Amino acid sequence: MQDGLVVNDVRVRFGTTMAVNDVCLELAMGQVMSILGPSGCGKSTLLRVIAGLQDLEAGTVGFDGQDVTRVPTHRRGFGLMFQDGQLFGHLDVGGNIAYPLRRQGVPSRERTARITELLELVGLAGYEKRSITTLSGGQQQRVALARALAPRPRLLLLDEPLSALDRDLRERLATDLRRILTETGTTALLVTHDHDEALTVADQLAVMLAGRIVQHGPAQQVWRDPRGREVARMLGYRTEVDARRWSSAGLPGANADGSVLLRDNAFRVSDDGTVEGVVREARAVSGGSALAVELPGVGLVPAVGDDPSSARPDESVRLELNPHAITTSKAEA
Ligand SMILES: Nc1ncnc2c1ncn2[C@@H]1O[C@H](COP(=O)(O)OP(=O)(O)OP(=O)(O)O)[C@@H](O)[C@H]1O
Repeated sequence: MQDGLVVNDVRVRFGTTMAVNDVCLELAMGQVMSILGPSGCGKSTLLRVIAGLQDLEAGTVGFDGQDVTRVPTHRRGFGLMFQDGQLFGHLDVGGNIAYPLRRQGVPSRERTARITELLELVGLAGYEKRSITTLSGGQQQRVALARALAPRPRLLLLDEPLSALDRDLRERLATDLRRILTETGTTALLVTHDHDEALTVADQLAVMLAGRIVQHGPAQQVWRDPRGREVARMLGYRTEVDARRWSSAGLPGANADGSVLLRDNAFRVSDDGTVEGVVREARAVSGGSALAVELPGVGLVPAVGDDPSSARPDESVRLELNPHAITTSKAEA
């Protein structure tokens, strides 16, 4: 068995629901993997199996060459962090981070030094004496991360750790989380339904649908080349266009049949654009405008404009295609 995490043919059933269906996964030491999937696909259940919090019907979980399937949670040496940090409200920040260290019998002076180091790492230097109740949601998640990292877990399991935060904060924390995991060389598995978060944080990406891992590999590879329509949708290709219509409008990149799948930035408004269409919807967004444009013979496609007033409904615009923001999917048999 290899060094890192090895999940082999794991199956979990709740009544007639097959929550986890013959899942196999491998994660090498020091790597970070995101499991990306929609609500109810079984990703939390899989994480709970790996943590030892969920009984399984079949399969094994191995770590560092050892079969840990029957090893109790507290003996696995894994760390856990959830959406709502589950901090102890009666302890201050330092007390929360000290908690797992006390349980490990780490002497007081070492504990203090480790808390200082961890608070620096998560961007909360000097917060030792702050009451948990006075912290913002983002700060609480930073403390939860520090607490999860305190005992130097062999594997860190993160279940939607940023989901409860608003978008800006989520983006910032995802970047910080990536840096922190890399700096500490932590092997980690993150479960999320947010493709941006999955990509920001991880080296490896596994896409889970209806209890199964349907595609996995280096994150950038899965991102560039999603297999099938459902995976593509999960990765943010939200618009589907018939491939023949696409090609007959002179647009490149489609196979003879099937569909072309587009991200929201598949087209950009540009005077030099090669196709022309009519704006049907326009919305100001932080980086400019988000449009729905009707292309003759193709249908509605998403586009972005450089500034919030780049186009208004019923105006004609020229669009330039971003070939990196499209993919294709074969016709269903
Ligand atoms: N304890 C349980 N008893 C019965 N059914 C359960 C239990 N836990 C999960 N399920 C079911 O198993 C399936 C997978 O649930 P799970 O929580 O793992 O999904 P998820 O992908 O993590 O979803 P979410 O992102 O909404 O948390 C769902 O259909 C869910 O209703």
